[in-house]
Amino acid sequence: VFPPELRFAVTKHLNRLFQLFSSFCYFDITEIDGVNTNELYNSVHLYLTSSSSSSSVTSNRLNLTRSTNSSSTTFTLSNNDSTLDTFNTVTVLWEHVLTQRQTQTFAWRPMPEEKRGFTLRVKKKDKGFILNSYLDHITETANEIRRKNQDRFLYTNSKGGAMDSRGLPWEPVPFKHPSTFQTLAMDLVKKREIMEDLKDFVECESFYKKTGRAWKRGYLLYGPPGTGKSSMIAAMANYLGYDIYDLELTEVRSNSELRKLLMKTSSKSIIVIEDIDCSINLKNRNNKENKPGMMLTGFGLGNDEGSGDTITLSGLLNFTDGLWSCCGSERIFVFTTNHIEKLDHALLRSGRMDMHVCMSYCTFDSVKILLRNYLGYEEGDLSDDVLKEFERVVDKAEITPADVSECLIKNRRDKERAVRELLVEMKRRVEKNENNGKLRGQNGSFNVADEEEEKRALDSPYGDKEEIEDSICKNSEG
Ligand SMILES: Nc1ncnc2c1ncn2[C@@H]1O[C@H](COP(=O)(O)OP(=O)(O)OP(=O)(O)O)[C@@H](O)[C@H]1O
Repeated sequence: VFPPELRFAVTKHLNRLFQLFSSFCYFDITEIDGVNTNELYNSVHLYLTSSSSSSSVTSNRLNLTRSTNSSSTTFTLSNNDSTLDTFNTVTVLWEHVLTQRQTQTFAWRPMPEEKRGFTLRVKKKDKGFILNSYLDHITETANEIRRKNQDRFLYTNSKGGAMDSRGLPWEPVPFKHPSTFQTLAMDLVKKREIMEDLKDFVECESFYKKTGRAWKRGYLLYGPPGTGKSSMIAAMANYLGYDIYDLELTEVRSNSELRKLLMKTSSKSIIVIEDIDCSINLKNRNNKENKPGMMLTGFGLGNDEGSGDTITLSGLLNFTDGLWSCCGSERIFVFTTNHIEKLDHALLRSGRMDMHVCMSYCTFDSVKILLRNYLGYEEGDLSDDVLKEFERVVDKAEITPADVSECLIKNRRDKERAVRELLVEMKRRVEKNENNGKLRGQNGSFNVADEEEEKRALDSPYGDKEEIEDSICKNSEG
């Protein structure tokens, strides 16, 4: 029975009275600001859907959505529901407000219109802090989520540094590698260490600024072929949501070309040089064959750094560590090698390669991960006896995750058979490794080349038993 004008006046005054005594203040962030979309509304929306804030949700009702081809579920606040969020010990309340109103349009009848917005409730004493830092934090987090949801690319440098139509020396392809840290088979402690290191790196921009260091990090992945070095790079990129630049050094003719390539990479990316020991000769800078600025390249022997048609070790070091490495930021360099002993110390010193990660043969942890990946076996699905058997033989078998994967893929339709065959294969390798050890014990003098050849033969899951044993005998006779 109250006329609307009176109702409006009463609520207005009551509100004022309430605000006078309240210790809170409120901010409305509407979806549409006049005729423009309010970017802050979208950012808040994304921020509140991020999984990091899901744990603090207090409301009983949420809207859950998952889009086609997506593996992640997002939640949004239901209409007129609220949630608490804490930032630097300050707790705020977000309410998703949806109002219906009648608007006059040119249509023959007024159309109902939904007006959406968020209301932020903050303690008056925290108002300054929230306006200064919290809203920036929300925008940054939302940008991060947008970036992670975007398609990512794997770039490779074009032959001879040729530019594409966009004037870039990198050729992009969509990056779809499914490897993640969850599927990566390796020692669990080591894996956690790497994940924490990466997380620490992306979250510590201020630390790098404060200490005057370029915001970049170097990882050297080394180990035998098939132990997951490439899979690790893909997992890193998927974990951080970074693009990958796969630098093919043999296609680069000079240090200046290398520099140009670096300048054309974007921030938040992983720059990879695979098999660094094979790409160019990076042995000791001081030995006679490789005087400073004098390096063998894929194209011949270069004689000095500025000569134009060589890349040198110092060129590469400048690439990762010099002034040029700081154009752009938040970059990760990853070098991989199967032969760490072939690398120059200059490349290994800390600051360049901050973390040396040994990707080794399968451990018990790795086998369990691979059994889960390929056969869906969770902890407890396999009998204790089988697990004990794996634990007993896995280290001595010296089998790579790639070989285990191969064995499991082959028999994945018959899980029990897959497990059986994997155990047989491991035992076969243990036996061979032990025989090999005995022979070496008797004879005591394999040269390195013979040893490598013999190891390759032993590592092959399809190797001919007699042929291998023959070769071992010949070696020992020799
Ligand atoms: N640690 C691992 N975890 C899960 N899968 C692995 C792992 N290592 C190898 N694989 C499997 O073996 C295949 C080859 O591995 P990957 O290319 O990552 O090895 P690599 O060490 O980079 O080998 P290379 O030195 O020859 O380049 C992968 O496609 C993957 O399926």
